[in-house]
Amino acid sequence: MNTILILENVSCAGCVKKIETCISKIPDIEHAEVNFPQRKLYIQGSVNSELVISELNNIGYRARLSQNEAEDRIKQKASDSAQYRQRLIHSAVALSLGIPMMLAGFFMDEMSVQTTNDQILWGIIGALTLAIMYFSGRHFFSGAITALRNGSSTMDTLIAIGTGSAWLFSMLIVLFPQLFPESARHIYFEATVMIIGLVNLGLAMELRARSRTSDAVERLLDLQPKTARVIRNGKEQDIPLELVNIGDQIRIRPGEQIPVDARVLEGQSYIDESMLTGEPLPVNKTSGDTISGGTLNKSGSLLVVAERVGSETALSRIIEMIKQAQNSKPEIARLADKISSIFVPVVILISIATATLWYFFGPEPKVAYMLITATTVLIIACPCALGLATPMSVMVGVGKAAEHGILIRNAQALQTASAINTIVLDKTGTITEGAPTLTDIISVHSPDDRLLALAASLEQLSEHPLGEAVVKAAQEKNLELHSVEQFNAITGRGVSGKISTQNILLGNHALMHEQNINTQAVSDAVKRLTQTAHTPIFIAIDGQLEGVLAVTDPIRHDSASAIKRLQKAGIKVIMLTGDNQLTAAAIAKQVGVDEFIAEVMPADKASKVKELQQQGAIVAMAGDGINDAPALAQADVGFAIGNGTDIAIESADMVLIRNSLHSVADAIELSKAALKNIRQNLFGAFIYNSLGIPIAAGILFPFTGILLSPIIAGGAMAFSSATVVANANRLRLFKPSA
Ligand SMILES: Nc1ncnc2c1ncn2[C@@H]1O[C@H](COP(=O)(O)OP(=O)(O)OP(=O)(O)O)[C@@H](O)[C@H]1O
Ligand SMILES: [Cu+]
Ligand SMILES: [Mg+2]
Repeated sequence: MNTILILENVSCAGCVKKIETCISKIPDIEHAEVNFPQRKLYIQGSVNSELVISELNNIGYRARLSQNEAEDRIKQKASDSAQYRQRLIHSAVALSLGIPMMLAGFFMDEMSVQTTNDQILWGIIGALTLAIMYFSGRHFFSGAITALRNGSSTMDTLIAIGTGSAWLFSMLIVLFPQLFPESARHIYFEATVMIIGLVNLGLAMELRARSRTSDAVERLLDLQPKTARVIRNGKEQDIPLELVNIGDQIRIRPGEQIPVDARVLEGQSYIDESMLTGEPLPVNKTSGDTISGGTLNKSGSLLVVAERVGSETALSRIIEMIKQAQNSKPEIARLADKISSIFVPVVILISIATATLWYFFGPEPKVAYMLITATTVLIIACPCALGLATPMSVMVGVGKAAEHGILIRNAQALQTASAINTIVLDKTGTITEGAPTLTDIISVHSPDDRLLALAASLEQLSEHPLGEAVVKAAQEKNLELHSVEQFNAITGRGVSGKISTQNILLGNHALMHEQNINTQAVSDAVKRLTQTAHTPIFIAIDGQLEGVLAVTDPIRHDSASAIKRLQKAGIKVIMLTGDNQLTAAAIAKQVGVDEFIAEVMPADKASKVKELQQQGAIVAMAGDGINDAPALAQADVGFAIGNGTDIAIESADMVLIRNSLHSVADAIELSKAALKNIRQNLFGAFIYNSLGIPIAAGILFPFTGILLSPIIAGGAMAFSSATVVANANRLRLFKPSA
């Protein structure tokens, strides 16, 4: 069970850790995670949401339950744009007083209080500043007070202390100038309003940029039409999508979006599936084919029957998966969260230490220097950029991946995929198309057709793709199949069974060898076939070899080029297959893998992956997900090459909707780009704070006389968050290399 709460007043990344810790302590809650960019709290476990909300209230946050997705989105949008406008107005008002004051400071020689006239003038300006602090900066102060009541501190605390102390100090000078030496009577009202103005401007810019990042999910949500034309009681009528049931017959006209997952009953048309698969070419669909909700009917008119509706459709599940991934955090984010959570109290201590140092070692006027440095430290140390760095890139990266038909299950997969150095590829269905066909029948005694009929009789009970190829060939020849008794599937070997009185054995060379069946008679033919990438299926009746069927599975046309791309990225490519050595070698050579391992039993695929991991490799595994599940799960990153839009592949970390190995290369490239983006963001944010603090504290002053002004610190903080968001948005320009 997942519960989503919308957080109404988280202002700062420092809050994230605090909320998560507080909520995780509630019994029965398995996991709580805050998505800072989305301002949402995701909770797993059985949740009493009222309890959670009241706990949140206790630590100073307002929250409400998210109920209806569409409504939430509209509300969120409205509140975001209202907040954006408000922040802009706050900023404009503060800057319109702050900028003239700052300019005046440049051009007039001294903004200080020496005469009674000065006192009156600055008194008025001080009152005006207070009014602006109330109008534009009230939210910082109320946030700081709430935090204080809970014995904690946030970004608001830093801004409130910084701007508040600048104002108080200036007001003291205005009221009692005689308390201060003449040189120390400088006024800092302009710093107060400028900081409030700039921070508000930064928040506004961040809101703007943030609203652009959730595009991917919205784009997919918009693919769902609102209504469907259903045929009920012989009449066609448009009904709301939510009322469509499984089994309903639906008419789809040219140019329409498909409403639900369905099977075609009548008609023929080309369907554009690019929105789900990233595959640009429209696909031909006729009766019996399945189509997915959200795809676009290009040309013909179709009559279809609904097979999956509501949250069960491929589209809904894709959306759900993207959302979950966007809300998850990679390992790399944990450190940043931890740092931001202890940052604020540490910064306050640094600021006090700075003031103390200036008091003992600084030049006159000591009070003025103490105030500037302590305030600047408080403002510049705000960790807001740090907390945004990872979640922003994850959101954009996961969304971008979806556009290319790559569904990422969680953000950690993104991080791991960027670091893999070995990839294991399954052969059948991954490098090859997974649709084998029968090409040759080599018979020792009986007629070919009799052999094929016997083989197909057994294989129709098997689920193996090789078996399907045999059955299909028999059907094409309209052969009559026999009933089979004592059917037995021998994993990684073949099948056996009894037809009337004959014991039939069907399978690979290993199986024949184990049963002491001599295959000498066909060995030349088998050699020729395997060297040309055919898989031989031996058939024996009552312990005697009867012949061989040869099956071949075409290599996907783009497998070789995709493998080259992976190798170019420095990744070792290993093919893993249950097929025999010679066939595997022929295919390995054609596609150019670095290494191949043949005759691996299905159950051993996972331990092969483990072996590679023990040798120190970071291993990805790509498979079609049917019998590769344990290996996919064992790998550091499992790629399931989905079949069309079937994404019911639980063991994979990434599901590739497009049927191409290029998707694997795309996914790895994107992961690298995303991780690079995260690192840039983290580096930027860390550097900004860690260089900013000593400079603000005045470390350069003894040598160069340089001291940061608190106004610059305010501007830098505002723009650092905005830069992080803008940099994350750059990921939207990502294009795979081929
Ligand atoms: N139903 C079957 N009919 C005939 N041969 C079979 C059957 N099942 C398995 N075999 C034989 O056993 C071998 C190993 O099967 P397995 O399913 O492990 O691998 P595979 O599907 O051939 O290859 P991959 O590992 O790439 O999927 C097959 O290559 C085939 O020779
Ligand atoms: Cu901040
Ligand atoms: Mg297989």
